[in-house]
Amino acid sequence: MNKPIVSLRGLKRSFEQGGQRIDVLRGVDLDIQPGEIVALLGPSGSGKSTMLQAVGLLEGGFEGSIAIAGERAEKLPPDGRTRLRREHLGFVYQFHHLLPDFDATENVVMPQMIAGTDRETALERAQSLLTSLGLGHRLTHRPSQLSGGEQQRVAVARALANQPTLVLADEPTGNLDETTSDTVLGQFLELVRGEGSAALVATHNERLASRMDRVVRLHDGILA
Ligand SMILES: Nc1ncnc2c1ncn2[C@@H]1O[C@H](COP(=O)(O)OP(=O)(O)OP(=O)(O)O)[C@@H](O)[C@H]1O
Repeated sequence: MNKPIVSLRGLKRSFEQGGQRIDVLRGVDLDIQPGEIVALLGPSGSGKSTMLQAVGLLEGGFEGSIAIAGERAEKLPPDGRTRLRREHLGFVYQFHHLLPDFDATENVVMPQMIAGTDRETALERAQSLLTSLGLGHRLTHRPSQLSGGEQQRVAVARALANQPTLVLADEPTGNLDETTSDTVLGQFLELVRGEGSAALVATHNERLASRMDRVVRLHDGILA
């Protein structure tokens, strides 16, 4: 078997709320193989976003070990985590967080230029990703000129712009109607598979989860 792209061992996270301690993650173990698309299911408040934040290396406060591509993130200084995030991870959120003053293409070009790609290559990749998501006719539209589903597809293109080994998606179609959600998720899965990326996708939608390679369930702070 290949070396996992993500390996979580004994991942724990607690929060203090009104003088009370809530143990949200109580020892999560998970391996994700390269190219594997894993659905993370669990009811509202079960800790799916908290788990994605841990793997995304965006927040501290976790106990346990988080290895990304074989590197132990919890042992790295902040700039090491930033490097690991840039080299390996792409993010899609429920609300797209696109830059409102930039058009669809520029929103996908930007992260590539930050990563050091030259502008011409970045433009070509942005246009190719957006076109493969059915947005070839929306390349110069700003977010406010796009529908919710189109905005979310731009966010998918942006997440894949730097060819991440792992895409982290938190309810990526959660604010879309059922039909649009199905279409966007289908395009997301097709693109992620085509790119050979792995993905961890948080959702509470069983039907959407069944379209992924494997389903894991967060319950009482551990994965069933
Ligand atoms: N910064 C925080 N401070 C205090 N409690 C928090 C914080 N972040 C999350 N929690 C609590 O942790 C629990 C898990 O939250 P989380 O957002 O991870 O759940 P979720 O499964 O993603 O939920 P949803 O499906 O509704 O998005 C919740 O009870 C939440 O109130």
